[in-house]
Amino acid sequence: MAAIELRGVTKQYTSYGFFGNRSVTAVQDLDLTVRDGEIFGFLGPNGAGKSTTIDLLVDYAEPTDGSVRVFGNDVSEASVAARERIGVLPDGYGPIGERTGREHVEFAIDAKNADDDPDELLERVGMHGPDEYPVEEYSKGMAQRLMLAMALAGEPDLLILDEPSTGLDPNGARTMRKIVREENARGATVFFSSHILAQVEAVCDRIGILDAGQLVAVDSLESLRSEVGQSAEVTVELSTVPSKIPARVGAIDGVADVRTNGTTVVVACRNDAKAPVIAALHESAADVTNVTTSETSLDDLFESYTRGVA
Ligand SMILES: Nc1ncnc2c1ncn2[C@@H]1O[C@H](COP(=O)(O)OP(=O)(O)OP(=O)(O)O)[C@@H](O)[C@H]1O
Repeated sequence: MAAIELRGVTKQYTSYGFFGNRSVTAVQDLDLTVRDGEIFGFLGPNGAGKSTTIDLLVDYAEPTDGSVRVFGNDVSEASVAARERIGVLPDGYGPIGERTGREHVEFAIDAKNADDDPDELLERVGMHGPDEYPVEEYSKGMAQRLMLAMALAGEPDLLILDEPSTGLDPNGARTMRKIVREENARGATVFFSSHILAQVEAVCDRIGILDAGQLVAVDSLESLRSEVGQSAEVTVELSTVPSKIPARVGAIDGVADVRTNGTTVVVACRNDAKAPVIAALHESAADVTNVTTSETSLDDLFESYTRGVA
């Protein structure tokens, strides 16, 4: 059984204001399967819809359309027992108030009907010591470590981490990655969202790339790496860009993306498509003034799939 199954999921937010209503489609027609036992990295630029997807997974938000299932259960109808199988580190919510870190962890353990030792959880995230003073005095990184300890309560079968590295120093980020691996080795599925590729590549089995609410790639890291190995970028400067050029170059076998910027045409393609691309541009009505080619890095690949802030 899949750990996570999204089918045709759309989420639209509508805000009603004095000057009119505004509607945003945060996620559109999303189909996504996360297998039981994998570490899945969920990537995308700011505003791509990652947190919205997580809100849908944990039933903080309701889909406008489509179905959201976790371990086969529709999340809106999931029983308390099914919800207890999920541990969540949300983005943008921290612990608040005068209670101590230890009390927060105890609360999380009780809420899960679990019998973890709070000190062990605090020790795992490197928070033993500061756990005895009020969380309102915590730094951002300390609060993030505490939220991680709370997410681990009850040995969840699914761990959902939204931007888990936020506020963490390098030691904290390393601890977080170690915990992700340990939890996965214990049998947990991990759904890990981030906009930083380097953070997920160290731990994830597969990654999905979300852009403007749509899934634009899902693959194992190895496949993406081999794609990177085979892919290239051709940058051609022309005296002018004839209107038919993007479509003509885009139709060449092996071309993944064609972008124009002024009189520059940038083509992402397989290595073996470089020569036909350059030939097609030479055959155009414009003069070619410069040609450069380069291999595409993993970051470039991410960039070619995404378009910046949605
Ligand atoms: N509660 C809300 N009401 C209205 N619009 C919202 C709400 N939550 C998110 N959005 C909009 O939905 C879109 C997706 O936002 P979301 O927070 O899911 O993106 P994200 O990928 O998590 O971004 P980031 O990496 O910046 O955290 C954005 O356009 C955002 O403005």
